[in-house]
Amino acid sequence: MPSVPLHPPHLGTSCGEWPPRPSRPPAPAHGACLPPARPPLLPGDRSQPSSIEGQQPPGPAPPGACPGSPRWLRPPLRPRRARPGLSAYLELGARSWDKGCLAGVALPLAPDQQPYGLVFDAGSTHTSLYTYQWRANKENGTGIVSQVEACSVSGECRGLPSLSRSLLDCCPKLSQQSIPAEQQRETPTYLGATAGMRLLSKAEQVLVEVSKAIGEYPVDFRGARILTGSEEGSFGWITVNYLLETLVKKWEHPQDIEVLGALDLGGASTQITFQPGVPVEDRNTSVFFRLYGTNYSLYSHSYLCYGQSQALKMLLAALHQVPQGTGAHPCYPQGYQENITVAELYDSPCVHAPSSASPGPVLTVTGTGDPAACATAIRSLFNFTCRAQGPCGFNGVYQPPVRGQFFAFSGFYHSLHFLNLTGGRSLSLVNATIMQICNSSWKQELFPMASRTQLRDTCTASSYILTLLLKGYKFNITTWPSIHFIQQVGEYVGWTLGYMLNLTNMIPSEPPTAVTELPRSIWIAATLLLAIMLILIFCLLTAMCCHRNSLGYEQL
Ligand SMILES: Nc1ncnc2c1ncn2[C@@H]1O[C@H](COP(=O)(O)OP(=O)(O)OP(=O)(O)O)[C@@H](O)[C@H]1O
Repeated sequence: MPSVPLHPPHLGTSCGEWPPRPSRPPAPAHGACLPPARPPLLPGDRSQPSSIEGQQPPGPAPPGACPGSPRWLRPPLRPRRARPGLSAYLELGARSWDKGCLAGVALPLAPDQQPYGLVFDAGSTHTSLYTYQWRANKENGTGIVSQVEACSVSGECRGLPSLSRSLLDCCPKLSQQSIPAEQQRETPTYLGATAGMRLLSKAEQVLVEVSKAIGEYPVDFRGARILTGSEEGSFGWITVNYLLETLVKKWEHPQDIEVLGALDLGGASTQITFQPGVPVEDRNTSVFFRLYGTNYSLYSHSYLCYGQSQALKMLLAALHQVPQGTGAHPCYPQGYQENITVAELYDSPCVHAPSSASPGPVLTVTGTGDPAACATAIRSLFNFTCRAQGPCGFNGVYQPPVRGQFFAFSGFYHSLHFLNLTGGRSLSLVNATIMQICNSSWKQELFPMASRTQLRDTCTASSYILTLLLKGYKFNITTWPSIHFIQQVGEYVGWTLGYMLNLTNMIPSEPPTAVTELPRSIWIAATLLLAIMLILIFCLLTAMCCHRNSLGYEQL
């Protein structure tokens, strides 16, 4: 069995350690799903009600803040060259969209100013604030967008008002340097909430609160909304292809350039978005874009509850519900032991508590480090049977065969990076390494820098990722090398940049009109020629005038 040296534990980014996740507060186990429609939250918020994915499980989530300490993800980046555009047009599937929600807004531009934009990413496991900066009217009418700051607090989006406050208190300190004071008030600011909020029964109330909190800050706050799974996947896809400049290259060389697919593993949901080689047969999973004059027909689907944290929770609950369940966990390292309450076990809407479960008792979970049993337990979370209507991913959701290159980010990257498996490793090596780690016993001293939770979950998370990619999304040994596990392409890869580009009209549906600029030498030659012609005309006129005068004298 090949042995792979483990990477030093991944500690987030250069700016600090990924803090151990705070344990969730206990919660009741029943309740309603997020209402399928919601009114506009703010006068400026023209967002459309979010449609909820099919797997929306019932169950309330507990209210309550989960404050975390602000930290920088990384130092400011130097702006990098990229190619945004002028306006956006985006049509997601055959759903009826309020164009106002996606049609974008014009940015207040002054010729000498570089506008900024802020996007809050309210995720299920953390909340971040990204600051973007761009210049308009560069390079054939397109501009340049770059991420200048990112800061984050760990904590679930259910505690958003307090998280947003701490983010805004923290981030503007840096922003004071990067966003000039006179521009702050006109800096468009958006908040997008993802799967964690889709699962939250009190999501609307939280968004109203957070809108109030952000509204007190001197920024142009344009609203908070919950992204649908399809939007989350689509904006991630736009970010990837924007950063790689494939959208503009495709416009310039349609035949030679292939767009990339996007694989996103969040805490509460996972998204797959790609351009299939066949027409998408299911309207619910089809997405259309027209970007830079090119039509894109994509497949996109988001699986709610199949994000990393929620999947691990579902697994723990499934193991607890096995008849005569002893608390043995085959994916936890041998020798690991922890006590959890039943309330903790069932505090998520993704996990259905048996009617007999009372919240009080404490369970002892013991790691057995059994890779085969672990793989079997993880597979039991999925239904891999396809219905008659065609190829599928899992749980009966239609999915055409994967095609082309993919960027896999967020949880996909973090979990595999911890095992040093992100640099184009072969499937057999990935398999062998995961097998090895799943077979190991609890030795925290081997990974002194890693958190206890990180060590406990390494086998589960990596095995889950492998099952999701191979059995769920149907990659195989041939298509495995087309998955590139990345965190950044100059900028952080996630849905926020795509969201920002769309809402600020930065990607045109039609190609920007080329500005035909004459080379400097031609300008000089033309100016000289004109000057010579003017001098010649002047000389000619003077000569004619003198000639006439001399004729006049002769007549006299
Ligand atoms: N720097 C990091 N180091 C280790 N693990 C991380 C890091 N950042 C995120 N993760 C883990 O990766 C997974 C996805 O994280 P991400 O921040 O993308 O989710 P999210 O946006 O909160 O979730 P969702 O989009 O589903 O609401 C989570 O399980 C999280 O714990």
